[in-house]
Amino acid sequence: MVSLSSIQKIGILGGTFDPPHIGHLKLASHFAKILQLDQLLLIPSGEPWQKGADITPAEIRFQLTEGAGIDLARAFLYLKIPTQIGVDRIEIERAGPSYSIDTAKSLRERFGPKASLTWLTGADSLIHLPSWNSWRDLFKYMNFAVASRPHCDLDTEMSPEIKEILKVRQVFDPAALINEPSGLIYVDESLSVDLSSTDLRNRLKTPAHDQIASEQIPTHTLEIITKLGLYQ
Ligand SMILES: Nc1ncnc2c1ncn2[C@@H]1O[C@H](COP(=O)(O)OP(=O)(O)OP(=O)(O)O)[C@@H](O)[C@H]1O
Ligand SMILES: O=C(O)c1ccc[n+]([C@@H]2O[C@H](COP(=O)([O-])O)[C@@H](O)[C@H]2O)c1
Repeated sequence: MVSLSSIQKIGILGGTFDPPHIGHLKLASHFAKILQLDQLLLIPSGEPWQKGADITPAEIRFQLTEGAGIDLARAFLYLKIPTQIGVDRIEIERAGPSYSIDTAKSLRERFGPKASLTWLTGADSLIHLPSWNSWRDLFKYMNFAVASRPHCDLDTEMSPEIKEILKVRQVFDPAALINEPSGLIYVDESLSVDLSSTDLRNRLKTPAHDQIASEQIPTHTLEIITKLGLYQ
């Protein structure tokens, strides 16, 4: 469906996606709806430099993310969310550590100066943002939409640097992001999905792995995990 606004609204969900889970899809659906996104890009990291060495190869994580994209498209259809979904190879094809600043610059070139670009994250990512490469420059290229996450308390875990940046950039109405190409942060407290890739990888190693269901991992992702015998 064509958006009524002439400004293109793009949501970017970057992740290691090792594996993608329903927390990612709920985050994506929530923001696709409230930010009225025209497009949502799922971007698996090529080299997630902060995640240690024991990571599933990028091409496999890409396949798992494509599977999640199929489930997400079905959910959008059911929920009548008109956002287009793309699974993007931009970080897989770029050599070296996956820095979001490089992705942000490329996407700004791709979509032009007027598009509203919003990086979608969980609260843990906002807390760790000061450890990202050139993190302060990210706001020149994108907005941030941050979702709450269990076991992650923004009030107590935020560093003074993040508190400072929120004072300047935080908005309390998501509509502000729809009209602004970059520079704003919206924090949404309504999501509470107690799932993480780490926990699911650990559970997939145990004999109880066959109890993992489509409420935790998207059906098409789970099919690939089973077919390739991943995480055992
Ligand atoms: N349950 C969740 N609720 C809200 N946001 C989430 C949730 N799970 C992941 N995210 C967000 O999705 C993005 C990508 O997450 P990532 O692929 O690292 O998954 P993860 O579950 O955090 O993985 P891991 O357990 O390996 O750290 C991050 O911005 C993260 O904050
Ligand atoms: O740019 C950075 O330095 C940077 C550091 C850590 C994470 N990120 C990005 O943040 C997103 C979520 O990261 P992660 O590690 O929680 O999967 C993913 O797109 C990463 O590439 C980016």
